[in-house]
Amino acid sequence: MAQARAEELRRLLNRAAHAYYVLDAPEMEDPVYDRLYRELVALEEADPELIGPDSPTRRVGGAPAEGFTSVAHRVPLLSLDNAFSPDDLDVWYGRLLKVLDREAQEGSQAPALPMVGELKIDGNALALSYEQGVLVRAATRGDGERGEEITANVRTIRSVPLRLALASPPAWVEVRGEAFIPEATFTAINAERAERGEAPFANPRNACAGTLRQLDPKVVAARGLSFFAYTLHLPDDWLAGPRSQWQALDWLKAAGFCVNPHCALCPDLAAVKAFCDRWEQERRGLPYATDGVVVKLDDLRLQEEAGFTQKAPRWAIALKYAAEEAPSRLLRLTCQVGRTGVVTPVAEFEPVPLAGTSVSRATLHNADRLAELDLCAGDTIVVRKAGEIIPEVVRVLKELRPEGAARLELPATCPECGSVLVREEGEAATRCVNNGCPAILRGSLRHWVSKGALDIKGLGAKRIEQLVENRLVHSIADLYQLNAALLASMEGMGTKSASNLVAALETSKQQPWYRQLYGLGIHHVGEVNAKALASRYRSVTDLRSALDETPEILHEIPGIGERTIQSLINWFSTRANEDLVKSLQQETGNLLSENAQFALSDDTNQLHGQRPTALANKSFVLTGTLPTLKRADAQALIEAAGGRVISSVSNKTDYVVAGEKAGSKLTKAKNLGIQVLDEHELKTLLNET
Ligand SMILES: NC(=O)c1ccc[n+]([C@@H]2O[C@H](COP(=O)([O-])OP(=O)(O)OC[C@H]3O[C@@H](n4cnc5c(N)ncnc54)[C@H](O)[C@@H]3O)[C@@H](O)[C@H]2O)c1
Ligand SMILES: [Zn+2]
Repeated sequence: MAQARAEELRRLLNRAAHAYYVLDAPEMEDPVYDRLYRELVALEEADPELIGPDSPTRRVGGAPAEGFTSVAHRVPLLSLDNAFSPDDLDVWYGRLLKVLDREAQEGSQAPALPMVGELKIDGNALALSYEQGVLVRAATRGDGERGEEITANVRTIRSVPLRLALASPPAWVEVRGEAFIPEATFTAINAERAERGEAPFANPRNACAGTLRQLDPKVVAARGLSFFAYTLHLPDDWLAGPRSQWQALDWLKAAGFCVNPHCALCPDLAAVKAFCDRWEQERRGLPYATDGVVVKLDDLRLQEEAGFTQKAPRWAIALKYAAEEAPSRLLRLTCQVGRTGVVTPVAEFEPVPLAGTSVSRATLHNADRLAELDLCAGDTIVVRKAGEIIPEVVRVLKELRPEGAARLELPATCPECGSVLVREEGEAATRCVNNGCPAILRGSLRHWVSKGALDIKGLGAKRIEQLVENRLVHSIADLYQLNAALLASMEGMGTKSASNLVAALETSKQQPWYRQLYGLGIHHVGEVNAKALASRYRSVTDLRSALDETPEILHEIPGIGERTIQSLINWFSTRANEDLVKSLQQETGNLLSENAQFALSDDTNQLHGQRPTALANKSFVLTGTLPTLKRADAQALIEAAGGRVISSVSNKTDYVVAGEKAGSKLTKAKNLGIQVLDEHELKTLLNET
């Protein structure tokens, strides 16, 4: 089992390394490579018999590409060991102290060794050879021992000095550093390539590698490469040489190199960690890509003492930033039914750390995406979680697919209620259209009690599930029929929490009506739209009559467009929703309308203080041009007296104020027998109150 897996991993990693180092066309994301690599390292550590001569853990980089002369490096260019967390740094540091024989003595702390923190620029390592102060050769890292000679290309990089700025340079100097392409240049290069119909580079590092291997130096010159120097090698007998990495960086600067300005000399490991933390954030503001921080022991004598492992120095480590992508093994495919009935396939897999958390489930979006991924049972998948984004499955590593694995598809029936799932033409979503589906019910209950809606404490997902399962609740309205005795009989619910919950439900009725509207979970009616609608219509009844009579009037409300209006109409014309509204209104008293405190929003309450009540609940419609009052002024006066101005006439309208050129609204008012006022009559009415 372990042997087969190790072989599989070796094959996969070697192929990926070839694509990455030699072809400049990576097959997988770096974090994916890193994780598979670590899996192989773990297998090899557990059983050294598994280490094959072709294992990527024994090798640096890739073979020199054809088309260039291969040259031997005077000093080999190694790789770096990776750390992926502060804990890994501790382990590395502890090991280093041990190798240097400086472990903590009993009763005293471990000694602090100064270290240099450098940004890990995501480019390509270059080896520059100077003789008598003149650049004579530049080469890629290659396999660490031999690289490709690319001197002509490197000469075009402005930040690589062709002659060192030193009066009397050593006989030879070897400088290592990173060639890279700034992000902006990278974007421009890809835009150009797209215009010419060429495939874009995957990332700046690849663009840089591809450029360095151009056969025509003129093309390289046009690509705008830069170079940061970070390592210096001098002849052993050169006495004026630096004694620390920090001094080496100064030496490089004095010799005319560009050294990354964000290096820091850290007195101890705590300072190193602070440096890493800081750049994990600030790197996003840099004009070039970085993929971590390189930590190096400062003292060169100690570096020598610590030495090297197979392929990397013991005195340095690269801390890679939290991966946003990683591979994992698929355990099963499940389906989630949302409150709108949409069925989302979900991949459940072996937990992996991603962007700082452990992730074991990721969305597969919909049936199309599932088909596109071509997912089979037991597949190794690549999962992504970037920042706040919900984890998703980005790819399947088909090379690792078990033989004869079965293809995975969405089920034909709802996993919750068993009814046949429906996918309408032109729609990406597959839905359960059974209104009684417990999943839909649970979803709408969860939404109703959520923070932005009725904000009912004590009704978490588990409790809701319990209520639905025990058939105590069949709709949102049923929540308000629950009594403490019944609740207290439920598993895990005491008398105290039962009465608290009943009290919380009771107070929730006082929530502003826009929250209730939002809580209904109507498509396109989020918090903002709910607020806008609720500030125009005082209750669900007002809103409904506007929708029935003059839906186009809703366009006047900021943010409300055709989509929202259509969705509202659809929602209200569904039988089950109609029933829900009815029971919420009847059985619970004042739900779904503005309540006594005019609690539209906290701000308006503060603004108006106690509203006058004389014209409270009286609704006015303004139409036509009044002789002296502007429309806004008339509205202000009405509102100051406690009334409110709505835009459409219905049999609920109390007064219509009509001026010159009044149109259909006046006709409608007359037909409905609503009292019509002119400006004078309006003023009289306002003065009376
Ligand atoms: N995507 C793939 O398929 C694939 C394949 C192979 C390798 N890789 C990537 O390459 C990594 C391993 O490659 P590696 O051996 O080049 O090691 P590395 O990239 O982990 O570290 C060594 C390299 O870091 C660079 N570097 C940047 N700043 C530096 C600084 N201040 N000091 C020293 N070095 C600095 C140098 O180019 C150096 O060669 C893997 O972790 C993986 O992410 C990816
Ligand atoms: Zn269902």
